[in-house]
Amino acid sequence: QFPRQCATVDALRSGECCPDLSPVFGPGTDRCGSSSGRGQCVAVIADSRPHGPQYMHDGQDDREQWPLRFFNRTCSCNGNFSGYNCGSCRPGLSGAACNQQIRTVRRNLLDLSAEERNNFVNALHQAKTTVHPNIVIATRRHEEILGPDGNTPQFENVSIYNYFVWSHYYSVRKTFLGAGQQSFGGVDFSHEGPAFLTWHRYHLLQLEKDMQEMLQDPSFALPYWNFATGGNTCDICTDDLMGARSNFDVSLISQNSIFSQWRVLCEYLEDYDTLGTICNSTEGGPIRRNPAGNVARPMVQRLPEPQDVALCLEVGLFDTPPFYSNSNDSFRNTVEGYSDPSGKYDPAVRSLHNLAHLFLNGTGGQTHLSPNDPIFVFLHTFTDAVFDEWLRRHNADISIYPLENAPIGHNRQYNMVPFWPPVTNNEMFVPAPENLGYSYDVQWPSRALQVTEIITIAIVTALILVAIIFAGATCIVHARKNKDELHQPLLTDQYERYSDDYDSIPTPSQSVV
Ligand SMILES: O=C1C=c2cc(C(=O)O)[nH]c2=CC1=O
Repeated sequence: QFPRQCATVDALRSGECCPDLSPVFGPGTDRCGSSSGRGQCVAVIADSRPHGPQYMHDGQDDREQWPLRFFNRTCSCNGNFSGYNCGSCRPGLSGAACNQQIRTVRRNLLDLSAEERNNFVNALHQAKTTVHPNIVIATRRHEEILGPDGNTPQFENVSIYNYFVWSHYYSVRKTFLGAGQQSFGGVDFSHEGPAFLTWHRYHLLQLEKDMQEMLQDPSFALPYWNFATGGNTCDICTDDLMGARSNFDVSLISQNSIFSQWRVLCEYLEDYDTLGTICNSTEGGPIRRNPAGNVARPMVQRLPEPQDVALCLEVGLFDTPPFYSNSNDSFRNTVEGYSDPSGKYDPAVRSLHNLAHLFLNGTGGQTHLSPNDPIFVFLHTFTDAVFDEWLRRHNADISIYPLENAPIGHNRQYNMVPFWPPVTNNEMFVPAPENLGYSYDVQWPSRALQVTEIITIAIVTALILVAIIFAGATCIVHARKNKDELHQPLLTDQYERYSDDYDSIPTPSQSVV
């Protein structure tokens, strides 16, 4: 959410969050790395275009026109620089001067060697237990952010992985409407709208970058889970990856996995919603997971089919009005999983991304909690891979992303909540390899033919066969006719010859004895 340097009474009162990069001449002398030409402190630009009708509580939520409720000035970084104080590089660049191109490859988790699996699981655990070096989280709404005495900013440290969990929670939390009033749940800054794909893309990029810095390894890349197996088992739920099932409790993770020790953040939803507080860094119970175990909903006991991915990649429009979870013929709504895989909206359907979440049947299936289960990371890298493949196949241009009237938080120029420094949906709507420095190593399934297509092909083949047979028959008839015509003169000649011969035989009266 916000840099530690900005979680102060002064910064919050001034509305300015432009931390120094290396203030050798004292505080405020190198805001945004200005002394080395990296950036400058500028006014925040926030989207003010109209949002859709789903949200009708304007003025009551800190996330409106993000991040203006908290800060109206931020660093704007030049060229290849990036970050809250312009001290880091844009995605795809590294080095002290941010002038070295890097390309990372996100691979299938199942393709990692035993050593890579072990390193990766250890890196995740390190992220879960390492305090985020730069970012702190607000534990109160803006109204109460300076604490009961007006002088105690209500922020907490958070670990790198828990920041990933908290950002997702903050983007989906209900709007608090006042003590004793029901909070409003019809709001979601990261799902059920066009920003679903751009928001989750940035969410992953941020975790990947935080982990690269933690490991001091710019080539570190998040793998993906190809969840479209059509099966009823979780193939990455093994002790060397995401943890097998516990032998003692079907909905827990085996004690041979480090993830059985992880504790969940943002569990006390009732408290936050009734007290008007915000989830803090306090951890609760263990991760719950019971893949394919939801007996009450047989529909979510199987994972999506490979064909579902192939079909959704053919949906031609990125999103369609009302740019919501009931959009029809929308690629976004299809891959998010509210439509059938060919794009037809059906309120009874759960497919692709949603189905994979629900299949996990536990922590990973509840929106306010789901990133607590590390499978979330790999489920979303795969979803992002599908998004990137769609952008490539359809040669997509930003003009197809709605500028206005999308649900709140989802307009093209909206700053994604709660990321810092401000970053718009627009900036993530680009092919990743050329613009963000990563690509996916995926074999995409080719689409099986549908019944109507099989029937059409059969009819066309039959017609072609009939045409060939007819043409063949016609040729034979013509050939016979031609042959007859060719033979005709020969017979006549012969006949004539014979008759000539006959004519030349002298009659008995002419014969000379
Ligand atoms: O964490 C999530 C859990 C989800 C459950 C559904 C559903 O369709 O019911 N969708 C979800 C999205 C999530 O991100």
